[in-house]
Amino acid sequence: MAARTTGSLPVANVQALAETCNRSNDKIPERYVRKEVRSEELIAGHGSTSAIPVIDLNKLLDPQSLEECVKLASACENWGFFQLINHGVPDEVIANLMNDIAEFFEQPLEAKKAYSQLPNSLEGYGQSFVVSDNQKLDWCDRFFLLVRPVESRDLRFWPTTPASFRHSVDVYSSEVAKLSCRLLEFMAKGVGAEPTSLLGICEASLLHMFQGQPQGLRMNYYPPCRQANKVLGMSPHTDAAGLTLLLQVNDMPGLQIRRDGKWFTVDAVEGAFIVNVGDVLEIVSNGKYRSVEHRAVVHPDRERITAAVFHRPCQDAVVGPLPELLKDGNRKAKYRSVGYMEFMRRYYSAKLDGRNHLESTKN
Ligand SMILES: O=C(O)CCC(=O)C(=O)O
Ligand SMILES: [Fe+2]
Repeated sequence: MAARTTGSLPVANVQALAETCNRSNDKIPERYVRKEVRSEELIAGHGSTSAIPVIDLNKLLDPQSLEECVKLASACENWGFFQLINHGVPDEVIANLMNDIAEFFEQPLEAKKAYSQLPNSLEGYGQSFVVSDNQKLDWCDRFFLLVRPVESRDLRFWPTTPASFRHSVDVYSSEVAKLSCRLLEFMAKGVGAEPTSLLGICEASLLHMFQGQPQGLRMNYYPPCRQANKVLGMSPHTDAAGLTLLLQVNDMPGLQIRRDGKWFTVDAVEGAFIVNVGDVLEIVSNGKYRSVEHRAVVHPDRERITAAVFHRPCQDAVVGPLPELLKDGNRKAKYRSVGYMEFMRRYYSAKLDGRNHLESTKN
């Protein structure tokens, strides 16, 4: 059995496979068939709205009120997810990014292959997390780029068609970096349980961890599947990074989060970002904020495109509970501190064995 710890084993292009299967009514290859999709319980999958908490950045920025900050902390604590409105990223910046991503995926396979992942690299067009030859596969193609810091960009993977792609990603990435910095500031404040403790928490350490804003962009393309209830667009996972901001490029729902053992369909307000706490933030907040398992399902006859921006700590950061949270002697560190590189090594090795790596860092 071939296996690797970084990068991904090469597998079929799902967009091309979907075209064949959908046109000819061919059976879906066994590696994509997921029995659990139909057997697991789903909440609000019948057209009713199931909104995750809505956080309004305008209200968050109001110095007169702590209410939204408390709401934000509660969303991170109880849901691990929220949607962000009035986020201040100009509509045009989002529209340009969406159009260019959609146009990229619309190109013929050969054109996209010019940006294919290389062995042992996560960047480029292809798949993520295929680590063994007998693993079940996701009904999705992915395109991943390191976008920040700017020096980390490998332009070999940055498309020149559509012509505005690089510029759109650059502008979007800097807007989202600013936004995530603001959110991290409020999340640091909200990490104390009582509103009175908000002012006592040192926010500098959390921001410091993310200084330089290492940022990755994953564009996900989910082709339609006639037998949508047999496949999964993205397998259940938690995000390793600190903070993720997701855009549903063509406003198609499909994201589901695990809540009380059931899958819960996320229905986002148009134009909102779906934001979630990643593993690093769960650890840094000493388990107060939760990195929640999520997955993506596909539609029988409509494609779905999403763009996720991941903010991760700097390479030399130590991932562990913030010392400020352990100051009063009663609070114990729930997780062991490890260097970020070691943290990622454990993340991939746990994926390889189907384990939850957060469990293995718990004290
Ligand atoms: O496309 C989605 O709805 C989810 C994407 C996601 O969870 C990810 O890229 O980590
Ligand atoms: Fe995710």
